[in-house]
Amino acid sequence: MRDSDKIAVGIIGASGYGGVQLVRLLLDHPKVEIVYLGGDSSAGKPYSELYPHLGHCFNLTIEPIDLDKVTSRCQVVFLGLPNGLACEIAPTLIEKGCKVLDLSADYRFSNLETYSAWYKKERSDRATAAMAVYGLPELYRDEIRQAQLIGCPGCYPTASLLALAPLLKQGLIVPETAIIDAKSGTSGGGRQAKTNLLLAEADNSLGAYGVTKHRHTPEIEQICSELAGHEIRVQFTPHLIPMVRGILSTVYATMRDPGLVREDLITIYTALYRSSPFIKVLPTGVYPQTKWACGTNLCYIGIEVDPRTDRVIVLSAIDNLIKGQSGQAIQCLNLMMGWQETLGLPQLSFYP
Ligand SMILES: NC(=O)C1=CN([C@@H]2O[C@H](COP(=O)(O)OP(=O)(O)OC[C@H]3O[C@@H](n4cnc5c(N)ncnc54)[C@H](OP(=O)(O)O)[C@@H]3O)[C@@H](O)[C@H]2O)C=CC1
Ligand SMILES: CC(=O)N[C@@H](CCC(=O)OP(=O)(O)O)C(=O)O
Repeated sequence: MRDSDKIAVGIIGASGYGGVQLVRLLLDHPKVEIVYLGGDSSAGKPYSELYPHLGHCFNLTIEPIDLDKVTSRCQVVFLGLPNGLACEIAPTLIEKGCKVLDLSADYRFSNLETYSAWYKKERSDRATAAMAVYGLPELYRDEIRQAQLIGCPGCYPTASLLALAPLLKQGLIVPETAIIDAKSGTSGGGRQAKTNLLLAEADNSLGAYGVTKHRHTPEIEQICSELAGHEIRVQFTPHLIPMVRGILSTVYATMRDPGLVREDLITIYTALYRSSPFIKVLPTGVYPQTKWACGTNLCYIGIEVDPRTDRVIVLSAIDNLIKGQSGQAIQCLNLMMGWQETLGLPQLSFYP
């Protein structure tokens, strides 16, 4: 028997890392009930076979993706699929009245030509895409409240944009000087067999990838340009670091006003994020570590100014699978449903 006080939620792409984080968080969420899990190669398997550690509290079986079934059972659907699949599914879900939260890149772009150029996929769902809202609550809270379709940001864009947004909103930096140096744990690559994610490749090593070419660059630039009110280019370099979870993003930019000191910037950041319960602006001289955010929906931000170079340095740390993915999607759902923004979302890390 379903609990009628709870809304019925489905997860398509339930077998992946995003899927299992959603399951973990939603099982503890007081206002939702998971009623459907969908998958491809995992269809037909009990969830406890894929994830035995959840066997004691969760006994659904993954089903083949059947949109009639999904829409007849679910009020809300999370899509945790590889890029390029959500745009084939979301139009039907939206038409049938479901609220949809997509974890992939398909609904993050206001300009579909940019999406097609970077993701090598032509789009035929323009009307649906036009409804989508970028799911970064700290920047688009009011729009998310009204939305039926959310394009949840990527993990690097989440960490980078939260670090950059106050500088751009207030016009504090010289355009084109922003450099983002970001490091991600291997879970950012999903639960697939990829050579670069093997322990023997990733452990005891640190390297950049996608230099000048990573597909999160246009996503970050789109939102930066919106915030600044004019076109912005950034230099974004991601790195794979031998840990499982977490992103540390270090942002450098030249300040317009060399007279500003770090305390001024901490005051500005604190004021701009005063209504954002998941952003923790750190005091003078404290810089974030990924471990502090691990297992939480928090983003820690540390700020420094170098008077020798007139550069501001902003460091942000998140859990890529939570604030960078599943937790942020639930934060958006809370807003869409008119619930408290923090409902069901952890704020205490696994530390150490
Ligand atoms: N990992 C991260 O840190 C972040 C990931 N994202 C994005 O979230 C999305 C999910 O990522 P993640 O959970 O890491 O990915 P995983 O690789 O761990 O899981 C992918 C899921 O997609 C399903 N799937 C794959 N191919 C198909 C298909 N042809 N038809 C239907 N289902 C399919 C798989 O199902 P099955 O096993 O049944 O085949 C699996 O459940 C991606 O778009 C990713 O880019 C966004 C932010 C952060
Ligand atoms: C470590 C690692 O491999 N990270 C992934 C980022 C995952 C993500 O957020 O990407 P989407 O935009 O596809 O959702 C990458 O760089 O491709």
